Amino acid sequence: MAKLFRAVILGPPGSGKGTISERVASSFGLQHLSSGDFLRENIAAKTEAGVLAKTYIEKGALVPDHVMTRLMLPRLVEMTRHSWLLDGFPRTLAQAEALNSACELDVVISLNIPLETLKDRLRHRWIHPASGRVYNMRFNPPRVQGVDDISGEPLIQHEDDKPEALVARLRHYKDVAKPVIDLYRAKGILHMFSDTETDRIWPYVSSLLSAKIPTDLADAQRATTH
Ligand SMILES: Nc1ncnc2c1ncn2[C@@H]1O[C@H](COP(=O)(O)OP(=O)(O)OP(=O)(O)O)[C@@H](O)[C@H]1O
Ligand SMILES: Nc1nc2c(ncn2[C@@H]2O[C@H](COP(=O)(O)OP(=O)(O)O)[C@@H](O)[C@H]2O)c(=O)[nH]1
Repeated sequence: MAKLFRAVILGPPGSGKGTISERVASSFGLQHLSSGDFLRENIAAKTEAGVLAKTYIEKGALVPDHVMTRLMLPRLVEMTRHSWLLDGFPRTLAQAEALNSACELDVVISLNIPLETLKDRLRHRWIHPASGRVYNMRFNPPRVQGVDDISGEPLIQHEDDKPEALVARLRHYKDVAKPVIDLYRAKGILHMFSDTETDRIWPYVSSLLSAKIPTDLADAQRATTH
């Protein structure tokens, strides 16, 4: 069995983690696990972790590290026979250390996007809560404004995507993300991408992964996901 591939994508809110993760999943057959989507699934299912996490998310706070780790690591054990891309986890040094004790990462992609670009993107971000599908009225609008293309259900905007909420979120993100980025840079597996357009970043991410993922593995995974 070819060695499985493990990757993480890091970046501030609005940097394009979800957008790029979807492209990676469909191009390379990696399983995309988004901590935000997984939390929303647990909240909807009223699991113990979901009920607890909800109290923090409603206050716009990060979910405590021990709750996130206890939620995410068992999910990764279930995915142990797949190659995967983690999005939104790890977010803190404690989470990164817990993840590193559980598995060996091959690549960490870090998106470095200017503040004004993030503000503009999030101002126009619309989300279908149940599926986590993400739209943007300028970049990838839904066929019908305010309606999810697949389910026909209404799209929403996150309260904390508003510009006034964003500056505080970004300052907190920078403080919390820096030690995580430094850790993976020290491990020699960090790849930083800076631009204002996802379509200009994507070719570089795609060629990095093409070089890193063994072709037999990528072919096998594409076969299982289509
Ligand atoms: N790894 C994590 N550690 C702690 N809290 C998390 C983590 N991932 C998600 N959360 C919580 O869940 C909420 C929703 O996460 P989600 O990733 O969907 O949106 P976000 O973090 O606001 O950022 P983005 O705009 O980048 O998607 C976060 O605001 C945070 O409270
Ligand atoms: N204008 C523009 N919007 C983008 C670009 N890339 C992503 N977006 C949109 O910007 C918002 C944030 O992207 P998302 O993938 O959700 O970022 P995340 O918060 O890091 O997961 C979404 O509405 C995306 O559709 C881009 O290159 N240009």
